[in-house]
Amino acid sequence: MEKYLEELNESQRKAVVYLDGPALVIAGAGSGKTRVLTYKIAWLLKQGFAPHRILALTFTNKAAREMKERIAGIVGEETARRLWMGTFHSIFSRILRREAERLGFTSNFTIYDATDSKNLIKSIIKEMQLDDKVYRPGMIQSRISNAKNALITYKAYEQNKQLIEDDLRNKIPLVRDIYARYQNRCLQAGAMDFDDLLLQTNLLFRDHPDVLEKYRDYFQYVLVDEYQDTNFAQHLIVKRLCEGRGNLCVVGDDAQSIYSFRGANIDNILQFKQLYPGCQIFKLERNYRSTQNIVNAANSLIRKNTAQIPKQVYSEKEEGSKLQVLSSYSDYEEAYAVAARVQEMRRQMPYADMAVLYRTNAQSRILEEAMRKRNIPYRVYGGLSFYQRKEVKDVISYFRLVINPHDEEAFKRVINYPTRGIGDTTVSKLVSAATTYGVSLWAVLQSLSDYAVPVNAGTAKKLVAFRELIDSFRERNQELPADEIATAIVKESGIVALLAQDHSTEGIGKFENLQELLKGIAEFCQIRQEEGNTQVSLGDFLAEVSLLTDQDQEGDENTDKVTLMTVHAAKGLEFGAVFVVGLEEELFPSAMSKDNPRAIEEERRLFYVAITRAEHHCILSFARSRFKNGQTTMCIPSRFLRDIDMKYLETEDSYRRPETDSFVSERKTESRPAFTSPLQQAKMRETPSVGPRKLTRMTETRVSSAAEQDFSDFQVGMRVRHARFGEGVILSFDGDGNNRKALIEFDNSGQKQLFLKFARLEKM
Ligand SMILES: Nc1ncnc2c1ncn2[C@@H]1O[C@H](COP(=O)(O)OP(=O)(O)OP(=O)(O)O)[C@@H](O)[C@H]1O
Ligand SMILES: [Mg+2]
Repeated sequence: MEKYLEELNESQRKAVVYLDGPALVIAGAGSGKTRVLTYKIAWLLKQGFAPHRILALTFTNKAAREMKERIAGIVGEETARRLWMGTFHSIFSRILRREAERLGFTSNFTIYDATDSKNLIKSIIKEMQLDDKVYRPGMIQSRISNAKNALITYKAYEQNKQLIEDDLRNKIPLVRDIYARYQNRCLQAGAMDFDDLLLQTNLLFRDHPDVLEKYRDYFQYVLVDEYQDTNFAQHLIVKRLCEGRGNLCVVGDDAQSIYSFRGANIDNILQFKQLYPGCQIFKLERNYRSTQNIVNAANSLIRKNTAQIPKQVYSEKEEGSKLQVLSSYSDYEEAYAVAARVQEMRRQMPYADMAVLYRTNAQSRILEEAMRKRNIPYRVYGGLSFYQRKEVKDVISYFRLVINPHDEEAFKRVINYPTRGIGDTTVSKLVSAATTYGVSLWAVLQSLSDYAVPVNAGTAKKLVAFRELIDSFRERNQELPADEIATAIVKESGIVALLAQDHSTEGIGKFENLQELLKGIAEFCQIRQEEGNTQVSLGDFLAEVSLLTDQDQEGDENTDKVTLMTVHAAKGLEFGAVFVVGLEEELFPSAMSKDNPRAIEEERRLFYVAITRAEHHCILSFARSRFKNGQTTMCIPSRFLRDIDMKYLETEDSYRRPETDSFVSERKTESRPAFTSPLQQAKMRETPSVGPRKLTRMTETRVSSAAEQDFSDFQVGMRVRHARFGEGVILSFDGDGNNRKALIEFDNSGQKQLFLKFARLEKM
């Protein structure tokens, strides 16, 4: 037997070597599905399949990279590099570039990111003189996106009774017009948004059977990871490529389907058998990732869902410690408690093996603050990525314009950056001419008089100068490698000079980011050259960068840092210790899902994903109050905590499972509230990096909240200070004892009603 096959168990091996027809591997978390895909590719290669004719689709670029590295370890780097492996978006954008002409695009089309799309929608709403409170850009954007993922083109939208009726009922009948305009504008700008990459691929395959046939023949084998999260558009692409042939292996876990809000359809996996007759189903039952306690806890949780394929999952690893439940009085204390545990855990494993997972990105800020206070190195995934920062995106917009001058959003970003005296009015005139004649802004710029743009001679001169600047870059771009032209662009556009004169901390940061970007391009060129490409163009760089998403942040992956990310982003990953924070009603499960049983099941699956990322330790945490939407709100521990079989949990004294979901009734049952165990508090006292003030405050809260507190020394009219809102005046009181609230007018934050117990007000 090949040596690498020995690294698989019997069921995994069967799935790997099976080549007699379509295969579906359906199995719980950590059972080696991704490993099966990886080894199957190695197996295919050993069977003589050509690497460049194997297509492997992953959910994130990061997953693709990891898989490629693993395969390179088995079959060698040279071969691994030639595989078609990546996300749906990156693979099909490559195919679209090759076939762009068929769709009325050119191969250098721009990819609009979510911000570009939203900006374009905003302009269209404005141009149509619609009220953006009714036609909310974000909402319109998601309606268009949903339509695209269901493969409803704007023409089909107009014909779709259901959608039209929905829009009428919601008093937004013009969505169809916005969609039509949006699509035309993208076409004029030579741009596709992320959803287009899938939609256009489907249109390409649907309307050009010869092209479809070419790729059906070309790809000898297709593999898909995380199949439970494919949406209709993705499912159909796979179907088109593989239907009627046995060259497909998909792996997934229905219990981990967490993207239905983006149109992912669990039925894709459930109906796989019907769609691919003769398909062989493989089940894997042994979890290799986690300890028994973690696997059992996760099983007991997911059993609470009704719509689930029953699965056995067991672990033969050690029993391990129970899942710990941490309870804190506030989101702040939660963050500090987690940071303290992280530091404690550091004795057992490096920071890089730990992750803190949360439901929403907004939760990261106070966690970051707590990590910084304790000098714990961390990395946040999914925040504003490097390429989304203003100064970086401005430069990238120049690049985009050089590659595709019709790119409207890039054009608008840089026409007056750095300022060159071309104001908004002039830009509106250009836009208006472009819309009237149905051409791009760049086309208008080519011939201001032909399009009768009403500008004076001075403005016309500035516009021509801008055109000449871009043209000169375009010309040199034909000859120069990416790094050289990029340097010329930032210098000659005036960006370097502009940023260099700003000596504020922020300005210096921006300048550094610019240098970082140039460095990144130089590295990109070098890597590509080492891979055997002679000249690496700016277009090559852009093609790669525009496909990066929140979940793909790169960087110093090798340094020892704690990972902070949303649960969604953690899919497929594993960590020695996992902290799941904010386990409260209306947060996890999210407020939006609370009255919808299907949505609750999806949130439960999300929690299942979170727990099953952990190898050795899993810590579950909730706070009893949280600062949300401008005020401190009381929180009820998440129902999901009750879903886990008690025998796998280790709770602190303070956390008694609530009999009802009511915070108040739960509070009554408390005997000794504490937000940290005594051991932990002792540890925290030892740690010098937490400021003494903070510690005293935390300890005080603990002690004073044990009994009903007396707040009688706070008076109406008194000036107080709050850690977050600053100074203000007490206007009135409400409630008694621990429920006593004060209405406070803060100097800079307006009026807030706060529970005295949690507000920790300081008298002035
Ligand atoms: N036969 C095996 N022997 C040893 N380790 C294994 C084996 N199979 C899988 N593993 C390890 O178990 C862990 C989980 O595997 P993998 O990530 O492939 O699971 P998965 O089913 O894809 O999980 P998820 O559902 O979270 O995506 C990995 O660290 C993997 O290397
Ligand atoms: Mg996996």
